Amino acid sequence: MAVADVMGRGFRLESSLAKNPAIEGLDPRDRAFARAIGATTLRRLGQIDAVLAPLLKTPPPGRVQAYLQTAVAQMVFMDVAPHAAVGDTVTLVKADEKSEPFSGLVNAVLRKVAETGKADAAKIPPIRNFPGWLRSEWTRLYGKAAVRRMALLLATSPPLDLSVKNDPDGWAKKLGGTVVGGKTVRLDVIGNVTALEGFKEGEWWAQDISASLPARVLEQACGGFVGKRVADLCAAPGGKTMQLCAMGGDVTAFDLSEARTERLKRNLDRTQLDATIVMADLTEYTPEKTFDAVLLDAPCSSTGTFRRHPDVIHNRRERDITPLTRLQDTLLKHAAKCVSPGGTLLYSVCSLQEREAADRVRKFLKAMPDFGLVKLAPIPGLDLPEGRIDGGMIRLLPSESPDGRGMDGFFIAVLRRADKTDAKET
Ligand SMILES: C[S@@+](CC[C@H](N)C(=O)[O-])C[C@H]1O[C@@H](n2cnc3c(N)ncnc32)[C@H](O)[C@@H]1O
Repeated sequence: MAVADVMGRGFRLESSLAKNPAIEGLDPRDRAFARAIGATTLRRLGQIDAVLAPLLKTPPPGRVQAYLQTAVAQMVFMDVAPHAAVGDTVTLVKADEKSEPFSGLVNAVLRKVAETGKADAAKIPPIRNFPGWLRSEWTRLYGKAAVRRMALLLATSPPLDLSVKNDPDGWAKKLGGTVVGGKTVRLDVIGNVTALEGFKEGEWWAQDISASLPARVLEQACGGFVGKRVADLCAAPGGKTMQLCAMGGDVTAFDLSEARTERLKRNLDRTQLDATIVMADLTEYTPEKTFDAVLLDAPCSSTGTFRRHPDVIHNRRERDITPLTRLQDTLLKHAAKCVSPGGTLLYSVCSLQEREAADRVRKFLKAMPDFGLVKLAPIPGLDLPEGRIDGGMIRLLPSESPDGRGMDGFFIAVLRRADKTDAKET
């Protein structure tokens, strides 16, 4: 029960599907259908629960609730014939020892949903699919209209974005996509991404347009990377490392996780790009030599990635944010030690929570007087609404992508360390 694992145990949808032997044993078409049911359930959870609530006197155990939720997702949002969804779900519940006593309830509730579920769900605004704490925090920060637009993006599967080593226009043509934001190739891909032309040859890697911007912004702020020492802190699985290498930097990539560092190595091998890899805990370790440019893509709540990972909004809790901000502060402090005098430090997070974003940078600047924000120029090919680039900080909202089809929520700040001459002058 992958959805129950996401809701009850904080698992990622992909990993709980991958660990589920019943799903692994399916043929590729059925496996894709199971994945679609899980994702649709998480994309529509607020509406689904609102349909179920009046039909349940007391909330059933989590597993039973998950059976009900996935059945409603199929009937209401995936156009599965009600008799098939009800029949299959009741069979699954009866075969599950822990849930079997609830099979009569499940049958009765789903028969009612079959009658009125679609009409009931249509009355519930999609904004309710965001958990309440995110809805209110984002409304306060970005306004209701933006959150409504984000809710529409949550409801649909996102396009696939690729970063290419060279020639975005040529690859867009070859793969049947479009170029967005000047450099990213955007595709409507359903199915096996690794089978696409250019994957094996390492000509491109999957990377949301927003996730590709920190490396682009840092390159612009540094006037290029050629001949420069560049550190990618918190680098794995290496989307940004590959960009920094392709841009010509002498790159060292750091990460704590062995498994993720292995993925980073495989990605660099496939794309035939070269970086020095260091596995280290950056809350403790400081490299001996400093760098001209340092990119810290810090661990965060990832709430900005809800289009691609609808599980994040359900398995993150408001109480998770404060411990993350402590880790971000510590990593920023250590990152600062890696920056050469006159060098540049970029901080980014794929979070929509301001506490993980501008608040961290303001706190850092108070404690580190030799760093200041770099005034940022517009990003070529990306027309952001006014105010989104604010001095040295950029806020990217999912609802403000160049083609209206969404992008990850991201935050970027660029800071420069004073060099020795600056210190003498002041
Ligand atoms: C947001 S992800 C990085 C994504 C990566 N920059 C990319 O573009 O592919 C954060 C990374 O930070 C790493 N990490 C978390 N805590 C760390 C620490 N204390 N020291 C080093 N790396 C850490 C995680 O293993 C994870 O790979």
